[in-house]
Amino acid sequence: MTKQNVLASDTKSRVNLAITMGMSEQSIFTAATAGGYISISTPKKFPKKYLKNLEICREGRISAWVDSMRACSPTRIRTAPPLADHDQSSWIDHHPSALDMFEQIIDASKGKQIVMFLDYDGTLSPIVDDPDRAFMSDAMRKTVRKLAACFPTAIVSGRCRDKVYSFVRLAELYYAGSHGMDIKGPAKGSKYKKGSARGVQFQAASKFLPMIDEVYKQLVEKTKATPGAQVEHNKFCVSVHFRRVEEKKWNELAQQVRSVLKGYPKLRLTQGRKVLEIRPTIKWDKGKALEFLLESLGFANCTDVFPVYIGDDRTDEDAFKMLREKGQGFGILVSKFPKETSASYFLREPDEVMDFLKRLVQWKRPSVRARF
Ligand SMILES: O=P(O)(O)OC[C@H]1O[C@H](O[C@H]2O[C@H](CO)[C@@H](O)[C@H](O)[C@H]2O)[C@H](O)[C@@H](O)[C@@H]1O
Repeated sequence: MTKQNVLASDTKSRVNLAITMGMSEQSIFTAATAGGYISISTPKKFPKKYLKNLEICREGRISAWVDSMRACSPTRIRTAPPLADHDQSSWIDHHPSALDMFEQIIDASKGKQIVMFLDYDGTLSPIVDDPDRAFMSDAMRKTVRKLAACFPTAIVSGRCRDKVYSFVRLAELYYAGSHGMDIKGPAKGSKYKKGSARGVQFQAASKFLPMIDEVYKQLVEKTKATPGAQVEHNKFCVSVHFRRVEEKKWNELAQQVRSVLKGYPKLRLTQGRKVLEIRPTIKWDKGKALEFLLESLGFANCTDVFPVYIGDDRTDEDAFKMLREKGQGFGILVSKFPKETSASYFLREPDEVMDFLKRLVQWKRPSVRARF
């Protein structure tokens, strides 16, 4: 074994490294808390190419794909040994609960325009087995409606924009679907929008549409032999779900996905919660979408804006990182477990997200309190 130091600010490298090695998310956390640099043991033969980014290496061994799929699996996290108390408290010291820190958060935002960015699955709706039934509760919808009356609010999702809209059903919001590659603002414009009155609309990967259609069809065909596999067309990207696939079949599924991807060097593979995500290689992600939306709202180069991004997924890390780089606002990770993250705070689950959003509304409009 050799020791390898990885710069702590390079989240993607660290997570990818750990995942490719099949480390649990808890081990990632433990490794990441060792000061400005992390120091982890890596096998001598560990290929350097895996250090590059968060993606699953398309040419990598199938066993590395499966390790990566396991590492992001909640089952694995549940069976991992509990964190030592000092590790847990050290993580919470660095990422306190956004509910516990509410007053401090409000103080930091004073005099600035709060802009809200919300991921959908796992943030506004609980994770469920069937992606077509990930409904948002009426209470959450009511809360988000009130939130949007107080602050500009956007939903940023890996799902196709129409699908996420069909779950949220609030016309007054901004929506960024397909991991931010498909952005649209409210039909009637927004009372918050400074500058141009034109509606916001942007598609970063239009030319990939025919390719994505093709790949979707091939993936449906290839994976139909694997019970439980589900392919979801997210317009500019495709999700291959393995939540309902038996673990002993993950290898087979990985082979099927790889055989399709082989013919498409312009597509890359990332992963979320029990899902493989196929998307264009363009430099666009949820972080870029956040930046685009801030600009569209007239907040480019503004010092008086305070963006808050809430998300649970690895793809949300791009947005957390963007906020850190901009030195504006902050990210909130939704997770029950300590995880390596660029977010500043955490909330455990969608119910806590709803409590946090309600408190924001009540702070902005004290008269709303009685009506929640
Ligand atoms: O960016 P998000 O809004 O969080 O979307 C990411 C993916 O979310 C959905 O999949 C996840 O939620 C499903 C429903 O709870 C769950 O069954 C699945 O295992 C999760 O990965 C969505 O179906 C994907 O297309 C999104 O990419």
